Amino acid sequence: MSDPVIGSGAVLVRRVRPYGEDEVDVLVLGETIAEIGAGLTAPEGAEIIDGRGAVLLPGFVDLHTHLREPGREDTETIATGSAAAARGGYTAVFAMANTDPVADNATITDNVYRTGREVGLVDVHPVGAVTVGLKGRQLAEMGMMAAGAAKVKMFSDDGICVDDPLVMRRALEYATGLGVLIAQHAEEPRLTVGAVAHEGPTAARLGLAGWPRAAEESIVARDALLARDAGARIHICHASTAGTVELVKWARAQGISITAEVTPHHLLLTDERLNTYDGVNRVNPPLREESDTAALRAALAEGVIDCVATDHAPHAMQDKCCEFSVARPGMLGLETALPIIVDTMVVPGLLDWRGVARVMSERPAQIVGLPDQGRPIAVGEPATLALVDPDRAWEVVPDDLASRSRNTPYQGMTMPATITATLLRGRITQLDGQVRW
Ligand SMILES: NC(=O)N[C@@H](CC(=O)O)C(=O)O
Ligand SMILES: [Zn+2]
Ligand SMILES: [Zn+2]
Repeated sequence: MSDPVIGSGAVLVRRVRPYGEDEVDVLVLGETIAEIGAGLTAPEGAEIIDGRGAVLLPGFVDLHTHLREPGREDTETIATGSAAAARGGYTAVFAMANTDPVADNATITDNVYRTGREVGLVDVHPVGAVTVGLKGRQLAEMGMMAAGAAKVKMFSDDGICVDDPLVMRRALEYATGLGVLIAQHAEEPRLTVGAVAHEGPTAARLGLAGWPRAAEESIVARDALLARDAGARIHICHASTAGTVELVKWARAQGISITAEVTPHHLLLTDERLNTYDGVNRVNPPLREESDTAALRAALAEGVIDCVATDHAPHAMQDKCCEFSVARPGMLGLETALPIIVDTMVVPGLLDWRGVARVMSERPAQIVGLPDQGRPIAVGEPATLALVDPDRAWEVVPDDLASRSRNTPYQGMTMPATITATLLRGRITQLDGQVRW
């Protein structure tokens, strides 16, 4: 297997503001931050990046990405998804297991891992399936996947809920023994038969079958109790309701080890978007109401929701540009996540840049146990970084995205901030939007 990606040369990142604070120069030698200070001189042959006062953050960590390889390489590959990640400021992504074939064994998880290494733009960590074939019956060989080259750290049947409580209980017990994390797609399937939209006045008016909040919340509550009894940790994927926020708060107050993520789209968009019946707005869980987005924003600011995860879900044109009820659920997310966090959290004053580093990088790295991601920007630390120009706005043009798919709900919208550079252990993976393969 090839060596991990490392920077070989020197990079001087001039005039940047770590965490939005005082302007400094940052000298990177090899894969490490070697010096931080004012007016540093570049060693001979060093590449110079002029930050012009941009904000320097630790590289982002996405706990929830769909890369579609193996099986749907027409919609995304590990390479194209890695490029999208680098452009979004990401230095690590967790690739969900709902591929074809399903990543329910070490052969597949190790292959995804190795391909990610070969591409070398971002650390690709495969997520293993909890159950064989995502069928919800028989536990997958989690131990084999955890022991393989990929050292799988997170398991999820995402796309589908592990709805059988006995299977979930066993999975939690097994995961505790292995020291790995179970991430649940919380959806009680008996409550979402045929559902395509949030159950509420909008779906009723549009004649769309509704997915009630209780379908998510009942599983969150159940899994919190199962985790309590198993002495296990549980992570909640794509929290979408105000009630989920209350349940996570409650569970944590009981001492239950529960963590939760929220997507940029559930912070920004509501079901009012469905008025056009455009399939691009179909996603699981569905876009909810303003009372939910407000509660999710507040919870992310307070730390009740731990982190942002994109749920980047590429889909082919023919699977999205069709009748709303048959459109596949899912939206692109990697290239627009940070600007949406700026829009929904930084601009309204809910998070400062330290807070952005926490929800985009530090907390996700801690939740899943990545020792060299989400690290402080300090001498001796890995040069795994994202550079953000908070004032450079850009318009989302689907054809300009690095992803192989085009299903962004933000087409034509102006994003308030630009990720101008990404570094992975000293290697520039993206500069001014140009991916360095
Ligand atoms: N979020 C989605 O709407 N779709 C995801 C699956 C999932 O995250 O549940 C996908 O794989 O397309
Ligand atoms: Zn899901
Ligand atoms: Zn997902």
